[in-house]
Amino acid sequence: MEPAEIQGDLTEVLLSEADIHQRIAELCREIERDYEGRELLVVGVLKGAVMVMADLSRELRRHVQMDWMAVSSYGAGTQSSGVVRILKDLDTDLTDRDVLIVEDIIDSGLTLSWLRENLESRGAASVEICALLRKPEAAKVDVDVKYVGFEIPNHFVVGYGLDYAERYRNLRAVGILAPHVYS
Ligand SMILES: O=P(O)(O)OC[C@H]1O[C@H](OP(=O)(O)OP(=O)(O)O)[C@H](O)[C@@H]1O
Ligand code: HPA
Ligand SMILES: [Mg+2]
Repeated sequence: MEPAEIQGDLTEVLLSEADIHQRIAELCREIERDYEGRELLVVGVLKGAVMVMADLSRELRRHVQMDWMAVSSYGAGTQSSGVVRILKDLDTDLTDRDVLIVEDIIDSGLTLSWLRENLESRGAASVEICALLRKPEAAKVDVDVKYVGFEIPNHFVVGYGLDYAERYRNLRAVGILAPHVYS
């Protein structure tokens, strides 16, 4: 249950904490199978992917290495600017590495299509994507995503890492942000 002052800002809870954890466990079993016998580098995309990285990495029953990138394309609004900026780069050399990008959401797809190309150009052996959420109706570019948690309708959502104007990232659930908050 979210604090009362926050509950009023959501029109609907889309995914509970339990829904999210169960789905992450399923994705982890797939990832374990697919990467058996290979070193795995998981790359979390700050800041939105913090929660999913923390839960996914702890659920994986194998060694992983973790690194982080910070990119931003949304600023303080609810629409992608389409311009992706690197705010913090990886510390790891990607040459010949198997890389799994971990993201909270694919909305327009602009961030991940740009990021995948960027990481592939560094000589990685493979670059795959795991995203907790995807909004199929919002896609502006097609992104090939190997692991998707949930497909959701085209509303602005917050919680579990996802923000509006840097708030709501700390919610345990994912909910639809009420229009009165941003209009
Ligand atoms: O598919 P897209 O339309 O590109 O949107 C998805 C991206 O937008 C959000 O990040 P944001 O740029 O807001 O930064 P943040 O993770 O720090 O919140 C989200 O975390 C994804 O990275
Ligand atoms: O629906 C969203 N909510 C929060 N951040 C986002 N970044 C892209 N889409 C979203
Ligand atoms: Mg954001």
